[in-house]
Amino acid sequence: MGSATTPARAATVHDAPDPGRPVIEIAAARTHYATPAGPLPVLDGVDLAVRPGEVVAVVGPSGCGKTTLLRVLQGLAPLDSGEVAVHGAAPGGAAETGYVFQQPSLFPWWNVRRNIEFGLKLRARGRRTSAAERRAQADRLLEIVGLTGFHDFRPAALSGGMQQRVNLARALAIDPAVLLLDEPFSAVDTLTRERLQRVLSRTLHALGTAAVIVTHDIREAVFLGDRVAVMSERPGRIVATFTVDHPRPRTEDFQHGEQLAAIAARVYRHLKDGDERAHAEQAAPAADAPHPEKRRAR
Ligand SMILES: Nc1ncnc2c1ncn2[C@@H]1O[C@H](COP(=O)(O)OP(=O)(O)OP(=O)(O)O)[C@@H](O)[C@H]1O
Repeated sequence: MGSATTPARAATVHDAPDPGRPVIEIAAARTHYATPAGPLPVLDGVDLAVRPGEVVAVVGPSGCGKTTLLRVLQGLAPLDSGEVAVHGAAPGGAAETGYVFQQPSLFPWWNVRRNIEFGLKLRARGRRTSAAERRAQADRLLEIVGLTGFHDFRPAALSGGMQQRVNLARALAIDPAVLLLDEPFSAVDTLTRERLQRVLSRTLHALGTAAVIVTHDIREAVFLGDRVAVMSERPGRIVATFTVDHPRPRTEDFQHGEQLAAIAARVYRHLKDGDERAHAEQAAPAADAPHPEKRRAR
């Protein structure tokens, strides 16, 4: 069964690398966007540590800062305060992060194998690798994502779900320290989505890759995550973490079973309570405003 815990504070970041240390460490992270109306606080004290090979799913209300959290991990959103490290270094540096977004972003003029080989070239970072070696690695990744035999196809000749699998294989080809996924399966139908969830679970397990996946789908979060982190309304922080105590790779039985449903119900309840609290606060009159009854009486 899953258990809820208050989030553990990440250890001090940027100290000497050690093999057992988390691949992602975020401590007390705060950030904002500059808008015409002034600074918009988006993250307010986010703490998160992700261990090697661990998958953390992040859920939270729309606009709470989930995508911004992934941007922080890519080094695209600077922090106002707090610390972030990927593989012990500042994000955006040598420690690679792979990304999978909602829409596949494949090169349309290249076939599937060349798209994946592009990731392999990035991984080589200028080192020479033979064409035969790259081809063998690309074909292995295609096998892992269940697309053996489709290497010669152009993206346009594949379904949306197949394109997303190629996208996943390409992101994994760079052998990232951590894979970041932002609503990766929201553009496909339910059955394809469930199939892709199983492919992703198998693939991450086979390669031992750590991942942070942002999703609006609570069942998807529970299916994929070793932990599900729940964010508050903006400015967001992680207010609860649910452990999903079920071995990976996960199967269709778990996807439709009682254990997943029970954990998902608890995550849902937590989100719903937060939503009700936030809306009650918005609806409450300001402390110095006259009480509506008194206003009427005047
Ligand atoms: N470049 C930007 N400039 C100004 N404000 C931004 C920018 N990007 C995002 N925001 C705002 O920051 C807040 C958090 O956005 P973010 O995309 O991180 O939320 P989210 O939790 O991923 O949302 P959703 O679940 O709806 O995708 C939102 O209020 C959004 O309007």
